[in-house]
Amino acid sequence: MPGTASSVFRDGLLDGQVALISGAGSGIGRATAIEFARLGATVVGCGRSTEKLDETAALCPPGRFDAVACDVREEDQVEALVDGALERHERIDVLFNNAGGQFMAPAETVSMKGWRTILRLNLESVWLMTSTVANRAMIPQQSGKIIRITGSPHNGFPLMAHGGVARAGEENLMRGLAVEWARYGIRCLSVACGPVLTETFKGKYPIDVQQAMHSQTPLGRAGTEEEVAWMIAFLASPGGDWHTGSVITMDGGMDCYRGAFPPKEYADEAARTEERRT
Ligand SMILES: CCCCCCC/C=C/C(=O)SCCNC(=O)CCNC(=O)[C@H](O)C(C)(C)COP(=O)(O)OP(=O)(O)OC[C@H]1O[C@@H](n2cnc3c(N)ncnc32)[C@H](O)[C@@H]1OP(=O)(O)O
Ligand SMILES: NC(=O)C1=CN([C@@H]2O[C@H](COP(=O)(O)OP(=O)(O)OC[C@H]3O[C@@H](n4cnc5c(N)ncnc54)[C@H](OP(=O)(O)O)[C@@H]3O)[C@@H](O)[C@H]2O)C=CC1
Repeated sequence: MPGTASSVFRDGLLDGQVALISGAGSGIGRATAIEFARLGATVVGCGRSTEKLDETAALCPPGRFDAVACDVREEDQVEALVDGALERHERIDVLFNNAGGQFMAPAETVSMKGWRTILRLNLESVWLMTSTVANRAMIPQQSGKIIRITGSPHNGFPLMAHGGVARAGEENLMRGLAVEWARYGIRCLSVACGPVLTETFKGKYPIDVQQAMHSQTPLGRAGTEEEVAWMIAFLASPGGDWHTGSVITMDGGMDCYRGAFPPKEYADEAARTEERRT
C-alpha cells in the first residue's frame, strides 16, 4: 500500500465523513481504513489487539485513525465504542461491519459450542454493532450507511456450514433493515466476497484448498484487500447513495459459475458449439 493518495478515487472524496470499521487491525479492515483515511474520512477502527490497530494508524495520514480496543461480541464494549466515537467525532456516517471469521471443520464434528462461537462472532455481533450505531447515531442524525462483508459463492459452504449460515442471516438482516430504516435515510447492504488474499486467508487454508478455490473462479484468481476497500469507499461516497438492500458480489465470477471457463472437456473450440438443427 505505498503512497498517500488513492490510486482510484479523487482526493477529498470522503471529506468530513466519520466511519466506524471493525477488524481494522489487519487485512480487509486495515486496507479499507487506509483508503477511507486517504480520501479524507476520519476512521474509528476497532479490534481486540491494540498493537494491530496502532500499526494501522501508522499507515494512515496523521490524525485520521482513532484506534479503540473493542470486542464486538461484548455489549458493554460496543456501547462504549459508539459513545466514545460520538463524543470525539459527533456523528457516524458509515459502519463497516468487517470483523468476523470461522473455522474449517467437517459439519459432523462441530460441537454446539463451536456452532455458537461462530454465530455469536458473526451474526450476533453484526446485530449488536448495527443496532447500537443505528440507535445512538444514525437514527438521530437521520442518515448513515451500514455495510456487512459476507461470503460468496451463495451456495452451501462445505466445511464451514456455521459460517455460511451466519453470512446468509447477515445478508437477510441487511435486506430487512434496508426496508425498515429507509425512513431514517439509512442504507444497509452486504458485500459478498470470494477468496481475498489477506494474511489470515493465506495462513488459514491449506495451499491445495486455496488453489482449488482459484481454479474454480472464472477470472482465475483471488481478490485483493485493496479491491474490496475500493468497493466500500465507493459505497460510502455519493456514488453509493442509491444502493440499499442489495448484495454486491465480488468474487471473480465464482457465484455465476463454479469453475473456470471453458471446462477442460470443452477445451477444443469445436466442442463448444452445438450443431445447428434445421
Ligand atoms: C469455496 C468457498 C469459498 C469461500 C471463500 C470465503 C472464505 C472466507 C475466508 C475468511 O473468512 S478468511 C478470514 C477470516 N478470519 C478468520 O477466520 C479468523 C480466524 N479464526 C479465528 O480467529 C478463530 O479460530 C475463531 C474461529 C474465530 C474462533 O475463535 P474464538 O477465540 O472465539 O474461539 P475458541 O475459544 O478458539 O473456540 C471456541 C470453540 O469453537 C470451536 N472451534 C474453534 N476452532 C475450531 C476448529 N479449528 N475446529 C473445530 N472446532 C473449533 C470449539 O468448539 C471451541 O471450543 P473448545 O473446543 O476450544 O472448548
Ligand atoms: N479473506 C477472505 O477470503 C474473505 C474474508 N471475508 C470476511 O472478511 C472479514 C475480514 O477478513 P480478513 O481481512 O481476511 O481477516 P482478518 O483475520 O485479517 O481480519 C479479521 C479482523 O477482525 C478482528 N476481530 C476478530 N474477532 C473480533 C472480535 N471479537 N472483536 C473485534 N474484532 C475482531 C481481528 O482483529 P483482533 O484479532 O485484533 O480482534 C482482525 O483484525 C472477515 O469477516 C472475513 O470472514 C469474507 C469473504 C472472504
